[in-house]
Amino acid sequence: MINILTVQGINVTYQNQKRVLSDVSFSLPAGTITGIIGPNGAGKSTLLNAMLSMIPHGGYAKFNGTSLAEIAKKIGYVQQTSQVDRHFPITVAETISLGIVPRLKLFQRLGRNKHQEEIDWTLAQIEMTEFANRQIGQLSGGQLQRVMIGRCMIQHPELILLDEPFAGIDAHSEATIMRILNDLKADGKTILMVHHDLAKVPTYFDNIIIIKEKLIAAGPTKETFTAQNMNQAYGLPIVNMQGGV
Ligand SMILES: Nc1ncnc2c1ncn2[C@@H]1O[C@H](COP(=O)(O)OP(=O)(O)OP(=O)(O)O)[C@@H](O)[C@H]1O
Repeated sequence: MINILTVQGINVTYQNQKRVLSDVSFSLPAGTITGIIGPNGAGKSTLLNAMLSMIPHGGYAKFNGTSLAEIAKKIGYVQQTSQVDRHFPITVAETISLGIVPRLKLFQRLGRNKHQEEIDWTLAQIEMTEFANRQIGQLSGGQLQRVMIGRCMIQHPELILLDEPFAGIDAHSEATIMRILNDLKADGKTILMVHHDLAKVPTYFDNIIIIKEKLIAAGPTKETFTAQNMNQAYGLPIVNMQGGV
């Protein structure tokens, strides 16, 4: 398979502090789901932020040969829901509709019917049809995460980056989101997400990136999710890797 995402030599040092990421490089094929794993403070969120050029960094991330910053409209980024301003007065349907904006040219609009059709379809996909007019401040964590996935889907991104989408959500929301991500993968989209639950690694991911300030290992899950690599990252003797930890 041809690699479509290339991350080369990413370094990050926050102001006046020691280096948080050192020389992280990997590449990934299109149409796959990849998990970024590593202990707390390993630099997983920092890696996504550096790839998106949201923080000062060395090195680069390119998708199909172009830096991510230059093709921002083709990239869906689902940040941690803890970063979402729940007090902002906006409904579920309005939030999803914001995802259409990057697809449009200046002052362009989708026809009213087309716009509504896409929102209705997305609401159905995330199983939130009956919540369309609810304020986002009145949703559970899992519902809010599904809305954020909906806003990302409707953008039609080629590359999707998610920061801990399953943090603090219920099993039903997690299963719904995983179904959507697998559909997007089947459609050729490339998906990269920060993930914590090691037990799910063998079933969820085609590839994993293991980091702890530097790259410990990257590659297909079967070859990379090994006791030795996990021990290096987490400092624990973790057994029964492929069957769940
Ligand atoms: N804005 C910032 N300024 C200074 N240091 C930061 C900043 N953001 C993160 N850090 C530090 O950088 C390191 C990596 O943080 P990061 O959030 O990327 O780790 P993580 O692997 O995503 O952690 P977790 O699993 O706990 O979410 C940590 O030591 C953290 O304290």
